[in-house]
Amino acid sequence: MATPMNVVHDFPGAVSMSFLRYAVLSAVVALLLRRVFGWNSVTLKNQKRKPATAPSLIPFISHTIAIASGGEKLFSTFKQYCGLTSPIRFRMLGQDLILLSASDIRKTVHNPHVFTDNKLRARFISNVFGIPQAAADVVGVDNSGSAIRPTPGSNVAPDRRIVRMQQETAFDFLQSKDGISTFLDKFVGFLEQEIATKKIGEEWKEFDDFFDFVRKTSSTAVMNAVCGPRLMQRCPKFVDAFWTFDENVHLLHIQLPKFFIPKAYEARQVCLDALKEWKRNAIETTKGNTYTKEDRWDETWGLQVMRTRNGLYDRFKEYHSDAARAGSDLGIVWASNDNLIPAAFWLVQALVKSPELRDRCLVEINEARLPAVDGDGLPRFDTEILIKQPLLQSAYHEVLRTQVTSFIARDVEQDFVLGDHLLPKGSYALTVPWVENHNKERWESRPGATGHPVEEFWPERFLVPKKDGEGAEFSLKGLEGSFFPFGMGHHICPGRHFATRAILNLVATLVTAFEFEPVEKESWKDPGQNPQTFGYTPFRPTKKLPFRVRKAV
Ligand code: HEM
Repeated sequence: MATPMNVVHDFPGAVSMSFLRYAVLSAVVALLLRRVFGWNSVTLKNQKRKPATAPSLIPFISHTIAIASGGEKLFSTFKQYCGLTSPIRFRMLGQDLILLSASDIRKTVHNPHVFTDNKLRARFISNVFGIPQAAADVVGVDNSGSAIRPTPGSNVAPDRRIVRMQQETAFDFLQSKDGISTFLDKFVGFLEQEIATKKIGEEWKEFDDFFDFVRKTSSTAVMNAVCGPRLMQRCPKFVDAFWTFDENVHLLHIQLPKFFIPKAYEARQVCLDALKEWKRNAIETTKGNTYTKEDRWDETWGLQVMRTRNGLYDRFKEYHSDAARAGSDLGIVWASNDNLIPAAFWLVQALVKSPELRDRCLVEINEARLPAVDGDGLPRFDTEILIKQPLLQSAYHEVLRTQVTSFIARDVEQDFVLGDHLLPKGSYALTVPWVENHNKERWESRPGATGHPVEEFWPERFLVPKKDGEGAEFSLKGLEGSFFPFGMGHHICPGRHFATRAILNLVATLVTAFEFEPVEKESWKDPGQNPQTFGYTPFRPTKKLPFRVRKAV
């Protein structure tokens, strides 16, 4: 049979006609095949190779252990791939993991029918928040995505689209102007109450750990804002239990039995029991009440979103149990604290540790200061001015760059061609923003970055010279698609606007209201980065940071 190639060689004079006929014919056939069978993508897939395999000591076993055990092992496994430019495959027992670089992430988040997260999410909420299996499965089988229109190919009934409904309740509230300002007002109010309970006066008062101080003060304020004050009035140990639970999230996720981590299970139970009681009380005391869209917060339910979520779960019989609802509420409490609180800590500690940085930030903070009103002497700020201050913004983003570790993970539902590679169906695609945030080439080439290695916390990293040459301004230019501490696409963090405002407000309040002084300068010099919960929450310091504090004069 004459193939196009030997036609060309045997009859040189007839080349152009035969070739043309062949070209037209094959184009038509290719088009038909592509329409009917998707032939083109099959051929493409056959020509692609799977991503290179990351080296390992014992095939399958080493990667499985390193990745499943989390913490230091997981951190040092991924740390080697800062600067990654093409996907790399980790062979694991059961499922391959493909580590993607920033340049690939857009294709994953914008192809939600290929890169799904419903099964991952179901596993997470069941293992970590203790949501009963039947309730977690409602999420697990919902492959319709979070957009208004269901993802192509999904056949989930409209009234079973729980992922979309959950997202709608959270995003409608947390991304609206009124939702953000309600949340922020409540947070600031509760923060002031918390500060007042510390009874810090003009005499120096010593505390043994700055991380613990910031964490307790600010998370109590966030939790009161989210759930209203009754949760913690009824269960004063909620905050401590919550942070013990949070430190073990990675171990709960891999279902390490209770025998190995009894404290984690006990702490989670304290939180779940408290949330069950809180909800029973909320339902009981507000029976018969009518709420309007304008009722964005009340003492019993806290944020409107807590109430609307409860209404949403009425529609799913699998969520009628107290356990399912408490698990889901724990999810919201966790999402609103796990990143925000440690990030806030890292920013305040940077200012406490460096009087020079603090003084420069104070100039910006004072520009946002509001006139004193009720004689309590507490400083208050216009947050919309605070969030526009260049050095503060830059230092805050540098904290996000260096300390946030949350992964962006998706299941690969269909074979997918990504550049020269084939991502096989059944694998697990992972982007590790922290790895991207330590790409030398990208970060050391920022304006003025010479002499500021990527590992260094350099508060000016996000500043660029102003066009008129007068001073510097905050800028994310050139980092689009490569710096995404809040994720990207449909699942981008809906709490990001609140988080930024709450963190800058907290920092401004603390450094203006008080004078802090490190006590053991050595531990403050390098607080370390504990990677225990790498992939889930920001680093924590490895050392206690003793300090003294007094009211600012
Ligand atoms: C510095 C603070 C924060 C950081 C760095 C952060 C980061 C993230 C990241 C990386 C994701 C995952 C995105 C993805 O998978 O594509 C996420 C999701 C989420 N965050 Fe945040 N977050 C912060 C604060 C908050 C706060 C304060 C809230 C709530 C009040 C919140 C609520 C959520 C929710 C509900 C989701 C799930 C969204 C979805 O899957 O549709 N976050 N966040």
